[in-house]
Amino acid sequence: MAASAPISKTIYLGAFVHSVSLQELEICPCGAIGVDEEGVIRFVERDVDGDTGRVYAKHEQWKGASVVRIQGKGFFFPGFIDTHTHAPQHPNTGLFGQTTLLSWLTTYTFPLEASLSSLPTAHRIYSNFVSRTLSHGTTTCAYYATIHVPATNLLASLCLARGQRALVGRVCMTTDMSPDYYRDASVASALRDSQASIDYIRAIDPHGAIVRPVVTPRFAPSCSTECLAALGALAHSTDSFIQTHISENTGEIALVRDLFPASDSYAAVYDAAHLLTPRTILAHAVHLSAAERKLVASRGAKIAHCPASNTALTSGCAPVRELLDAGLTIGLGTDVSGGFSPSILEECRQAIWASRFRAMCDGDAAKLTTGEVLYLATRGGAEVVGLEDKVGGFEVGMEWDAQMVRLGEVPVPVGLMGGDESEHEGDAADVDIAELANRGVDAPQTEPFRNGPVDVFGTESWDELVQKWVYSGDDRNTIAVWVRGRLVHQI
Ligand SMILES: O=c1[nH]c(=O)c2nc[nH]c2[nH]1
Ligand SMILES: [Zn+2]
Repeated sequence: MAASAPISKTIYLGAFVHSVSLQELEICPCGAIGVDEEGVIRFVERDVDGDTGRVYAKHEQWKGASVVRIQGKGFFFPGFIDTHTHAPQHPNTGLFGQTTLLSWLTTYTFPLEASLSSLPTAHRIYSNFVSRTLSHGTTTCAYYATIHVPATNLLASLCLARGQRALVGRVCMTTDMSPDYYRDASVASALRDSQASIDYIRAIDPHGAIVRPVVTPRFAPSCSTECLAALGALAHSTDSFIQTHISENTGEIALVRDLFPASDSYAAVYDAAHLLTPRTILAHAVHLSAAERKLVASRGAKIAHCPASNTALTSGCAPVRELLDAGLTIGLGTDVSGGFSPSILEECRQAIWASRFRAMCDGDAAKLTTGEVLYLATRGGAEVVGLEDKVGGFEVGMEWDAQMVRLGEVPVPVGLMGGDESEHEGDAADVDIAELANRGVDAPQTEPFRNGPVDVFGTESWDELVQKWVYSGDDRNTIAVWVRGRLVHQI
């Protein structure tokens, strides 16, 4: 089944888990969710107990719909939203040595990003990364590309073809912060190239149902005052989202102070360029002052919290509780390859750990709970990327962006069952999940199963199963993923 194949009306039967609010995680062990041909949720039932008869009693017109049933111990969960990552940096995942932000950029990052001037190189990296993020249950991703228009456009095309929702941004960098081999030639060419990418993305997906453009000044040191102002105007004239980095590292903040002496703060640099808007995603925000938090909140700009990257590059522990208390909207970002994993589930763990390190100095109130990080990974992220009415939870009228999570025994990937794995690469949606899932919870299992990363003993409450998933689960537990009702990944 290709990502563009028609979908049938489907009932998703079994447990589901989603955030109702930052404070409330709903766990429904006996659910049924009806999704129509457009991928829109039409009903949510909470007391069905795996019995389609009870569904049809209330929704007679759904007799004949496909049924996808949870297998073994598992649940449906909303697709993850990665609010900040760098697709071209994927080959460097796990490589950062002892560097910090500015030395990491020049040592690892700029040379790799420059290599995406080659379209075959870009294709290899981008198709791999989109597959990788989908396999971890990421249904929406805010991507930085590079300065190259053809490669940026390719990333957008791949996301559209694979059915992953994405914001895709051509990176702008005009100053000598960037090496001469990897830099925009001028502000005028940066604007022209950014416009070209915006036009391409709008042409392949006119309504932005799957892919949307995002104006992407890399960060203040990479862009002159003139460039930042021009990009603020471009975002306004094209009605685009904006993404950039802010206050990640103390050396970077000192550099911004030197480069923009007339500005009161890092956030003020962006504000002067009209880059702080309700459609702006600011990555990191580790060291924002109280005045900057107030400014960012007053403009409605949102935060991508990237704890794995913050720790890897020893940037700091973002004070997420304080940012939430300041009224800021926050999602999670993997920030590959500052971050060492493409997984938002891993980012949930890292967000918990970072909050616990803060708690050791700031007190217990700083600790984030499992429910809170799952909220940031779904509903919070949806708000950051402007999709809060569509994704992030299971409600009538929202779209079916979801993952099927299975704990305990998990299926052996198709490629490990004796076939030629290369045949299946990037093509996992060819296997019919509805057929697999329709066998029912108690049906004999003919496919090989192996014990997954989460051991289940049968004594756990539902709440404990969710905790175990967050602390020790990975992509082996994500056995199927849907976007707008369309199957986009399965094991
Ligand atoms: O984590 C980061 N990754 C990057 O690529 C980058 N560029 C500027 N600042 C950055 N921070
Ligand atoms: Zn980043």
